[in-house]
Amino acid sequence: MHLQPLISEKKKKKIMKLKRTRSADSKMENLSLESLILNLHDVQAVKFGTFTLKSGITSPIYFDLRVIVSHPTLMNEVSSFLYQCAKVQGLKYDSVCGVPYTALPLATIICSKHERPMLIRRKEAKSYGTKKIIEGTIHPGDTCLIIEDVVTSGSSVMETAVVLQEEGLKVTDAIVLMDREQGGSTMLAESGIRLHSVISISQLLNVLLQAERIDSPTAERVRRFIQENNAYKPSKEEENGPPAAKRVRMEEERSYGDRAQDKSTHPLAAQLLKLMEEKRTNLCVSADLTGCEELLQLADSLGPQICLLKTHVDILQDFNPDFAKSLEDLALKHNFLIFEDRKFADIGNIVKQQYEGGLHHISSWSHIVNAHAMPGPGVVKGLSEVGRPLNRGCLLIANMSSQGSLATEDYTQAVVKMAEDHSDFVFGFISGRKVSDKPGFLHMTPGVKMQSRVSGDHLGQQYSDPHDVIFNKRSDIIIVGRGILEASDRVKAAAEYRKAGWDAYVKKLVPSNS
Ligand SMILES: O=c1ccn([C@@H]2O[C@H](COP(=O)(O)O)[C@@H](O)[C@H]2O)c(=O)[nH]1
Repeated sequence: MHLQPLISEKKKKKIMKLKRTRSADSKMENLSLESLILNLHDVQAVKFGTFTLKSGITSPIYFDLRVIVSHPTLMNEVSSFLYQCAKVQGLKYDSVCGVPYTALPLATIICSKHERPMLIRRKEAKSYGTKKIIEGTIHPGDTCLIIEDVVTSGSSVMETAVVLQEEGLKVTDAIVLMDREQGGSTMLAESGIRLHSVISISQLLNVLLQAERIDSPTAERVRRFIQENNAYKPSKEEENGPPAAKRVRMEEERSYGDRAQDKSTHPLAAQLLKLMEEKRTNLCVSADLTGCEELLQLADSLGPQICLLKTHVDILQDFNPDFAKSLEDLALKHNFLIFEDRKFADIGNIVKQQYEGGLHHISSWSHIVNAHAMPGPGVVKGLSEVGRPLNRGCLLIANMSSQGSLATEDYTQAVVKMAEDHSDFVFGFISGRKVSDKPGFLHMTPGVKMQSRVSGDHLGQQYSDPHDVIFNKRSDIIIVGRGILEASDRVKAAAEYRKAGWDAYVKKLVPSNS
């Protein structure tokens, strides 16, 4: 008699596969951190000697986690440790994104094994098709967990976090295999990102020392190097006082006043940088009001606190030439510049007429205007023909603060190139973050509100707080509208924004004695 097998062959195979996966997982769970460290050392993912780093610094230790792609068992081990680390921390996340490139396969293994949605961050946006910078399905508001192989200053994690945040995702935690303990976790914590590491450099040295893979002088050399090359340098007070309360970034940031002196800086940018330094303010108020009288009152009361007053002249119900004259007088009285946020976006021949003529004669009273780069260089050339003889200046819109903005990374880079090609008239950008390293270019960021109050409006505006914009995103000027306009005491609110923006700027500066 032929008996029907109790379990079909297909099912048997499935069970066997499951068993294999489980045993692989439990093997991983049993693998100690010591063994993982030794395995990494075996494949030369960590090396000791004399190495010149990208920064030019000579280091006694070098990590090359890229080699582990050639060792599948180790890849699985590392991925398992990263996943367990998130689990132990009790992290809740909706998707996982590996920092390109080394952490990409690690994130892939984690997501595939644990059936988690993954997002891929491209280093360069595609130049064709969707031109996306993030691949995968993005659900704005979701939390994305970042995976990284090695963290030094934290800047690579931060770059990925910024790109994800720009897509509307929340980034609260990052898991890293190896923390070099050179200030990365402090830097990320300041941006609200907790860094969790599987291995710390101290653990690594202890294990390798005990296993006699390195000797004591080598371990000591590495320890000293790490201590002396922290991306966050304690100030004199902190060295003597409470440790690591507030630390200053070593990355050089030039003062506004210093940048104003550069010969290559556009004269209007120099004037603005100079008055910012003198008035100790990087606050631009967005005077989005509909009546001339109220706007003039606002300009007079906030004048001492601002470097720029931004208008939308086409929302004024009673615009008249006298208003423009009065605004100019107030700009002189309080030493601020006027920026008409007209966002020109037509062919050169039309923007020229919009700028010079029409009802508003913008070029006659506004020091600064802005334009979309989308029409191509003609838009800048047209505006420049009107603005340059009047010593006016222009900003290009590199990206926008609104949710779902179509500005891709490629677009932003093309805007930067256009600005560089027309730097006799264009002196900066409207942008959520610093997009050009040229010190003469100014970055101005709208969509600013104290974070604790609100994160956006119902029409897609997205907000960041002054510290994030100036310190983390390295912008120069905060543009604040409703954060001030809707406050019960506008002068007091402006003072708060001014202080927050200025404090974040001061924090970016390297003290001259360090
Ligand atoms: O990407 C952009 C470009 C310009 N704006 C302008 O800034 C203010 C923001 O007002 P809030 O009240 O602070 O939201 C407004 O005049 C916009 O036209 C921007 O928000 N985003």
